[in-house]
Order: sequence, then C-alpha cells, then structure tokens
Amino acid sequence: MDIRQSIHSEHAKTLDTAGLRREFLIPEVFRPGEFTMTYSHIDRIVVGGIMPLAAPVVLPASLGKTYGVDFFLQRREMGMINIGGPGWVQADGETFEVDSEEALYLGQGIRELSFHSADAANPAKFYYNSAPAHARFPSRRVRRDEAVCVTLGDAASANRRTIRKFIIPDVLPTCQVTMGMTRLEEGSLWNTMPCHTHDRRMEVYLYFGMDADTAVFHMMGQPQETRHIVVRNEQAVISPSWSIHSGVGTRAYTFIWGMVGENQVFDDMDHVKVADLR
Ligand SMILES: O=C[C@H](O)[C@@H](O)CC(=O)C(=O)O
Ligand SMILES: [Zn+2]
Repeated sequence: MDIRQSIHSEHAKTLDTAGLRREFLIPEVFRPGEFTMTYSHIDRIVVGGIMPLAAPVVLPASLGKTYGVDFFLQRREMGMINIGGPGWVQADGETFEVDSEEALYLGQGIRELSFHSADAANPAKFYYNSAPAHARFPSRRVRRDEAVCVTLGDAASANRRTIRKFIIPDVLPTCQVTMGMTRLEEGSLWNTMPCHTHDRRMEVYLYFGMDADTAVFHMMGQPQETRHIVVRNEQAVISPSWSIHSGVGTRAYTFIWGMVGENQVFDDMDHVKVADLR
C-alpha cells in the first residue's frame, strides 16, 4: 500500500518535479485483477481502483496495522464510479449492478465485498474514494440520469464542460464523500478555471478518457505559488485543502472529482481570480 503523509504548503513549494509527483500523483490507479490503495493522511482518504477480469476481486481480509480495524469498511464509507465496462459489486450478500459511468455508494459496516466484470474482455474499472465514517447510510447505485447535471463554461475560453454530480447530498446522504464526473466538450481544454480552493475539504481528481499521446497539465499549489504536474490517462492527483486544482489538456478529457472533509456543500468554494494567480 502506498501511504502519503500530509504536506504543508511551505514544504510543497520547495519540491521539484520528482518531489511533486512523489507527494501528489497516483501514477497507477488500475492494475488488472487488483485492488489498489493509496492511503493519504490528508483527511485519511483512501484512493484506488478495482479492475476485475474473469475472477472477481475480493478485498483483502486483513489490512494490518495501517487500518487497525477488523475490515476495511468497519469505520469507513466508500464511493465509486465505474469508468470501464459493466460490472457488479456484491456487498454482504446484496448485489449492485454498476454500468459504465454509473456510481455506487457503500455505507459503513459492510464486511464482505467482491467486485465483478460482466465481460473480462471489457472489464469494469471501479474508481473509489473512501473516508472515515461515523454513521451507516444505505448503500446505493446511482445511475447517470439520477446524477445532478450542469453544463458550464464556453468555447471561447475552451472550458465548455458538463459536470455530473453522482454522490452529493441532493442525491443521497453520505458521511463525508462526494463524487462526480466532469467531461469536456471536443475543443475544450480547461477544467475549473477560474479556479478555487476549499479549506474545508480536500479533493482528488482522476483524469481519464485520454489517448496515450495526450497529457493534462494539472495546476496545483497555493494561488500565489502555483506548480503543475503532467498527468496521463487514468492517473490521479491529490489536492490538499490549500491547493488549487485545475487543468489544461492537450485535448479534451474527462475526470472524476471526489472530496472529503468538513462540509459537503459543492458550491462552497473560495474563488480565485485569474488576475490574482502567480
Ligand atoms: O470543488 C469542485 C471541484 O473542484 C470540481 O467539481 C470542479 C469541476 O469539475 C469543474 O469545474 O469542471
Ligand atoms: Zn474543488
């Protein structure tokens, strides 16, 4: 398991390319037949991918000292979005179908979990964000048409995009996790610009739907001390509360955003004027 410590903005600004990538980039989210885990001490989010092939992927029974609990969701919840082919999840005997680009929320307390692909040649890819949870809310599949959908931006600023909010309080209750998916229109390149921070929540982006010869320059850092990380297809980036999170691609892409922290109010952002960025 990959463990990332919390990081101070004063430390982060001294890092070079390799250092920024070591602290913030999750280079390999999906490994065939595996359950990947990156544990960040920032709000104790766990980020990873589950990619079952012919055999189901089962959560390891014992997670050892890192978690110090009897099973993964004993004191946690988990949100996920499937960016691969159709699949299903078995959770304490209950079956949840999860089609491509649908979400699943799994409440705290679920002990037995297995993940399945309908077709090993077109495997499901469950991308998940998990956070500590203080209460058990019902597990639920969220279909595409159940997500709250908004289209923002314009072609002139190359940021025309549709945001699908799958796991937010308006759709279903969770303790901490909120998740959704933002797709850029052909010819649009920028996400989240003008950008923002939210001291009350951290955020992780997973970029996907990208060809091998494309890249997203993910913008991070304090608004007056920006840095960038070059991100490829199906890589994720951790954004501490003090950091902006925005990106520009060499062509259009899609990303999943997931947030964990104090509040769940999507629009509660501290907006940064482009003129104020450094
Ligand atoms: O706090 C919210 C997140 O940064 C994203 O939802 C922003 C986003 O998807 C976009 O503007 O395209
Ligand atoms: Zn944000």
